[in-house]
Amino acid sequence: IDFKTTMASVEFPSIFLNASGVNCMTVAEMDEMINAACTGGVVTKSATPQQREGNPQPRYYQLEHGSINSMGLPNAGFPYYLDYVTKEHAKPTILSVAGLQMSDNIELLHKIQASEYTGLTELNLSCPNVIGKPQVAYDFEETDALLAEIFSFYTKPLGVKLPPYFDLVHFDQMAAILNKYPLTHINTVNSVGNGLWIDIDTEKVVIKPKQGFGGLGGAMILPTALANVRAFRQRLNPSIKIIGTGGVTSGKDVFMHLLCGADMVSVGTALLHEGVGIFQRLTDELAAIMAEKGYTSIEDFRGKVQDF
Ligand SMILES: O=C(O)c1[nH]c(=O)[nH]c(=O)c1I
Repeated sequence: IDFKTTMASVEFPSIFLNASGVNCMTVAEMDEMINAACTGGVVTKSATPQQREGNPQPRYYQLEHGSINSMGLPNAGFPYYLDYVTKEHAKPTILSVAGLQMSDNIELLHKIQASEYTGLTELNLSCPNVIGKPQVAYDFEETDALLAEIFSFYTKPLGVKLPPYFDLVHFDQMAAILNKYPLTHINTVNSVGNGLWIDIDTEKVVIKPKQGFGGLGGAMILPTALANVRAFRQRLNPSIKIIGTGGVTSGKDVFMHLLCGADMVSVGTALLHEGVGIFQRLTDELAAIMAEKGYTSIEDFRGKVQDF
């Protein structure tokens, strides 16, 4: 089964990527993603202008059906990741960037525009865990203004990382904004912001930052992720591709993301728990489902989820 795919004229040898933040903080982790079987490439940890320690620990906790995190954007700093993606690698890279305010985002994209890097960049508009900073992508006017400013100078391939939306009118409003710009892709969903979990023995929350509030990931967010992939596929120009993220733990989940219209699929929580071997498993499980159904290509069913 041929799982390679092309996005913004970049050929990915597989549809599978890591969710930004997982297995992508260091050169060693990013190399591991690229060298692993059945990966399409690597998405870097979202980079800020300077290196950041992030929030105090514990800041990640595994739940029965997923995860909760309030990492706080720890990263090695923009130069580290720009240096990595500008080097030659066996598979494509996606450079994720996250400014802490609008001027950071503009500054980072000017630097990428002026750099030697010609690959894809992903602007993270949805980090839920920077204390005191709202998610840009929940402010439609700010998102529109930011993209207008960026596309007044930026000419390289650019996508955006979106939070989940939960209101059909919000899908309409956000898609109307995104359709105005020559985006290569959207990556949806980021973690479901500001969940909370409690250890009943200690009667304490399970992560230290933000009084225990953190982004939810893993199996429990799959229905939300599928809805966001489908909603945006229905509304966005076909030229804007979709990386489906959220809740993927099996080939069945990958199949559902693809039915909703995803072009690529990224894995976060399950990758953290299982390691990069997960991509071979997901590939085998997806191939088995396709064989059972008589599909020989993802194009046979991509985006073809049926209404009841
Ligand atoms: O807390 C984080 O570092 C983080 N955590 C997430 O769940 N999503 C994000 O986009 C980020 I930048």
